[in-house]
Amino acid sequence: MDSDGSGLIELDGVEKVFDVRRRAGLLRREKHQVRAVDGITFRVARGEMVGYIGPNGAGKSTTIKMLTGILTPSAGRLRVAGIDPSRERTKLARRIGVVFGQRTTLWWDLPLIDSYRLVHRMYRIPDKRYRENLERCVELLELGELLEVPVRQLSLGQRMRGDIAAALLHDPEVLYLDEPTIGLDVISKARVREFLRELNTERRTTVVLTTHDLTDIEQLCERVMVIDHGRLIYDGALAGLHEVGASERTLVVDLERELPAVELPGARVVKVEGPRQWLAFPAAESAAPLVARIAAEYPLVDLSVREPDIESVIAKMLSRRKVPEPAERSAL
Ligand SMILES: Nc1ncnc2c1ncn2[C@@H]1O[C@H](COP(=O)(O)OP(=O)(O)OP(=O)(O)O)[C@@H](O)[C@H]1O
Repeated sequence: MDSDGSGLIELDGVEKVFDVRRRAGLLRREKHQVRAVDGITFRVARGEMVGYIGPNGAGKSTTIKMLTGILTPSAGRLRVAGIDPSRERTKLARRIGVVFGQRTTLWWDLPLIDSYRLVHRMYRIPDKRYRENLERCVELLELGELLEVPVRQLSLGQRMRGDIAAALLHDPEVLYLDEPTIGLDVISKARVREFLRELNTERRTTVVLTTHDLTDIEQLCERVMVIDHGRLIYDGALAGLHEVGASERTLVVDLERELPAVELPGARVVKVEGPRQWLAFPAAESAAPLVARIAAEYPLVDLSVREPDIESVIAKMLSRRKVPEPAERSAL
C-alpha cells in the first residue's frame, strides 16, 4: 500500500453497464443492458505485479478501459495514483503505460525509432530521461537492430517488444498489459517475461497483466485476480487458485520404447501413445520429485510440463463453487 495506507489502484464497487439494442423481430429492436463489470472492489499496492484473468467476455478489457479512463464507470469509485481516470485522462496518461497484445500503438509505416521520437514529443519527456529510458529498453529488449525498420516489417515478437518500450519511455508508475505474449514463440515469450520481471524489481513499476497463458502468471505474478461474469471470484496466490480448482498439470514423458503405463504415487497416466505418456498431477505441487523418480526408474528420453489453460482452471473452480454447502443440502 502507499504511504497513506491506500493502494496505487483502488476500485470500490465499480460497475459498467452497456446499453445495447438487439433485434427482436424483423423491424423491432429491444433495448437491453449488459452488465460487463458488476461491483468490483480491489486494491493494488505500488510495486505489485498482479494477474487479472478470466474467460472470454468476463469483463477484463472493460476493467482495463476504466482504469485507463477510456470508459467511465456506471457506478462505484475508481482511483489510479489518486486520479479519477475518466475525469483526468490526460493527467493520468503521464503516469500509466498501456500495451495491447492484439494491436499496436506504433506508427505502422514509420521506422520504430520515429514512433519513439513522437512519443518523446507527445509526452514532453525531458531529453535526458528519454535517452536513458530508450537506451535501457533497446538494450534489455534487444531492439538495436530494429530501430530503423518500419513497424509493418517487424515480426509479432519484435513488434511486441517495440510496443512495450514505447509504453515505458515516459517512466509510467503503472503498466497495463493486455495479452503481452499472445502469438509469440517460446523465446520471445521468455524475453518479454524476463524484461517485465526486471522492470518490476528494479523500478518497482506496478504491473496489471491480463493473459490467457497461465505460465505468464506463474512466472510473473504472486497474486492473481479472477473475474467471471463481471465479478471478482478469486483474489490470492496462483497456488491457491489451483487448490480451489483442484486443477492438474500434465507431465509429458518420452520413454526409450513403448512401455506399460508408468506407475508412480501422486500421478496418473491419462494417455499413452507409443513411447509417449501423459501423466496428470496436482497443479499446486512441484513437478521436481515426480521428474526425479521417472528419471531414476524409467528409460527417459525427454519430458515437458504442460500447464492447464486458464479456462479449464476457472471452469473447475466454478463447478466446485456451485456445490451446495452441507447446510443448504440438508435443507433441500
Ligand atoms: N462497447 C460495448 N458495448 C456493449 N457491450 C460490450 C461493450 N464492450 C464489452 N461489452 C460486453 O461486456 C462483456 C465483457 O466484455 P470484455 O471485453 O470486458 O471481456 P473480456 O474479459 O476482456 O473478454 P476477452 O477475454 O474475450 O477479451 C461482454 O459480454 C461484452 O460483449
